[in-house]
Amino acid sequence: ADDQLPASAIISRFQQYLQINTAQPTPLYRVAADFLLAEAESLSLQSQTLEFVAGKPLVLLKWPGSDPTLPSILLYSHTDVVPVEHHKWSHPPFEAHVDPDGNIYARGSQDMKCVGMQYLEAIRRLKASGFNPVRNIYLSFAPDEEIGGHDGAEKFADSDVFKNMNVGIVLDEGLASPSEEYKMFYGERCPWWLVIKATGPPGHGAKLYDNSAMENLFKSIETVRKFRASQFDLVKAGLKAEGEVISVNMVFLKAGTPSPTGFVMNLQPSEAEAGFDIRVPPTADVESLERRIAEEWAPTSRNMTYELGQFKQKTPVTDNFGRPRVPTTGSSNPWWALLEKAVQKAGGKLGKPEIFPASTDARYFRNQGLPAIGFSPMANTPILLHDHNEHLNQAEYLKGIDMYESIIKAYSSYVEHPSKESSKDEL
Ligand code: MET
Ligand SMILES: [Zn+2]
Ligand SMILES: [Zn+2]
Repeated sequence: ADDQLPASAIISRFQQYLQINTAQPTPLYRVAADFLLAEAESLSLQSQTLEFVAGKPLVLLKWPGSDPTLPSILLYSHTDVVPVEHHKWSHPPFEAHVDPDGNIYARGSQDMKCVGMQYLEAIRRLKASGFNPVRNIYLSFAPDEEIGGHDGAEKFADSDVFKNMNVGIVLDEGLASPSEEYKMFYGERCPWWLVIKATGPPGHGAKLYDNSAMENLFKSIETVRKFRASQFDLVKAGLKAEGEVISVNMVFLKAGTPSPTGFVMNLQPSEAEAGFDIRVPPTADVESLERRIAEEWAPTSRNMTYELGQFKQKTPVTDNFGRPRVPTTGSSNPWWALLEKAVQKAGGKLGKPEIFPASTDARYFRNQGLPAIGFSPMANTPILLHDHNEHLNQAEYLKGIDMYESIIKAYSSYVEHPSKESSKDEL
């Protein structure tokens, strides 16, 4: 198919998308939506723009299948990217410069404008080859993933539009893989962003006394660090994968009495705060973690309070009864086997399925009991998401399109075996 569609045009479309500055906190969502709608038009896909919150468009595209009664395929991606520190990049992060080795430098080149465009390029090829899907294929390009997805994926997953789509499987982002095997994720950790606050009597900087805010906070920090070490040790010993333990990292400290020259030195402050990014695997006992926070990390007996904010999700993956559930990767989940076969057919290799160590919008679909697979086809690539000099090699990008061509073909033509359908009727 490459000879019909020159690689340079494919790369140039990817560059155009990368050049739209959709960095938080002021993403150019309108520009990105217009670009995507124009692409959709050139592919004769049906399109609509959903705006659950003004100024935050979600572009929804559809390639209708021949049997719309079958559950549909959702090819999901987010349009926003994380901020950059311009001066720390070797090439401007929104120029999409290609170096002599073919590396495309841009914020979003891995996370995850690559995937969004690869879906579209794969569809361009399938359409050119005369392929017709059986299942409906949807593509959504959503805002705000990097700030929690509340005005994007969360509202979308709750909407009537989404219910009417009758989605059977969601594909969302994964991670680059430094080896030749693609990474693939069947679950993810949930973000809990915890702020703990200590209060205590202020005092002279020279006085030794108990229960100062600083002392109270530090007792907590020591306890948190012990827990962190216990989790990290399991990973270091090879007993657990990164996505299988609870991670907790201190991300801010806020305390002290400001003065025009810095901080007052001879005064012990009456308040002190610390923030932690916690990631909770689907298998974790969340009640016990909450108890740990309330009783050991921020106990009222030490004059402490805590806030988990809007990010705490108690049931990262649940079944229809609200019980924690780990999605299956075996034969009971046909999508996983189909993906593996499709990737092999296109000349790729898949590694062992893992739990995504960070978080993605897929959790909003998983929480509704839908299977979601995290997959970004980038092998032989350093993991650079959220890093300086994020880049992706153009040859690897093109290979990814082959993968999606094969996957979309397999997924959208999959029809459950008739014998299974009839056994359903017998029940
Ligand atoms: C807290 S929502 C998720 C944002 C981002 N994907 C992360 O894992 O940090
Ligand atoms: Zn990200
Ligand atoms: Zn992402």
